[in-house]
Amino acid sequence: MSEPLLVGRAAPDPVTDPDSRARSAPDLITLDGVSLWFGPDQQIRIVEELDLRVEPGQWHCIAGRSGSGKTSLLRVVAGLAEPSDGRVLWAGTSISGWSEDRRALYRRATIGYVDQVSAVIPGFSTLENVLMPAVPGRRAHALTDRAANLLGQLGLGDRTTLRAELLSGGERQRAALARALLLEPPLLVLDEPTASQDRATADRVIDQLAALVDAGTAVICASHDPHVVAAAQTVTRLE
Ligand SMILES: Nc1ncnc2c1ncn2[C@@H]1O[C@H](COP(=O)(O)OP(=O)(O)OP(=O)(O)O)[C@@H](O)[C@H]1O
Repeated sequence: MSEPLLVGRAAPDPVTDPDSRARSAPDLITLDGVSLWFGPDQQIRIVEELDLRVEPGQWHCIAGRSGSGKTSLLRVVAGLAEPSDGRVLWAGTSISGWSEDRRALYRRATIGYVDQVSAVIPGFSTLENVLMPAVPGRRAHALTDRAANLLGQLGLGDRTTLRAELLSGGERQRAALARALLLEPPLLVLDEPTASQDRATADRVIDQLAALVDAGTAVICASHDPHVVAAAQTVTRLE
């Protein structure tokens, strides 16, 4: 796990070509006065008028107690949920009004998302699970070496042929990270990336993420882990 993971790329231009790799926008993600409220009378108010900008080579951590809204905010960042108020911009363009298909296309080209569940597809090997973003028909064969390298760098080199449902929770989380990295996304959105790891493994994951950030990848993560919070350059603390 000592070698840096393969580097990310610049964000695509969402207007002209959702699948392009143009380095056209300074900020990968902008939150503009984002609020998140839940409940029938919006009485659960978890984020109020948050402004945030994340650019290539920046690691931003969302910290806060359990239930403070970290996961909900990451889902908004990734375009998987709508803010109650405010705007989310991807590469400078507001995504409100985008169709699910358009969001999915852009997300696929731009965002490596790892949620807290880190689900794997049972019946497929760990390597096949990591290759899933390359399916259907897209470079799965050509990306096999990269997938295997990523697994090796994340300490799973001896688990490539194991059925993924047999992985431990921490191994599954690292396999999900490898899967998110397969297509070299310019932005990683990671929900508690070290939560299921022992301290030494967590610190190695942090080192790998720091190397990616040094190479230009942006990271937005939610975390309770003080080592992750310390590694990030900027932090939002939810109350
Ligand atoms: N759709 C929803 N409707 C009502 N309440 C919700 C909804 N989604 C989330 N919540 C509530 O919003 C709060 C924030 O949840 P969230 O999962 O974002 O917190 P978190 O900071 O990620 O927590 P943890 O660290 O435990 O994972 C919680 O109290 C949760 O129950």
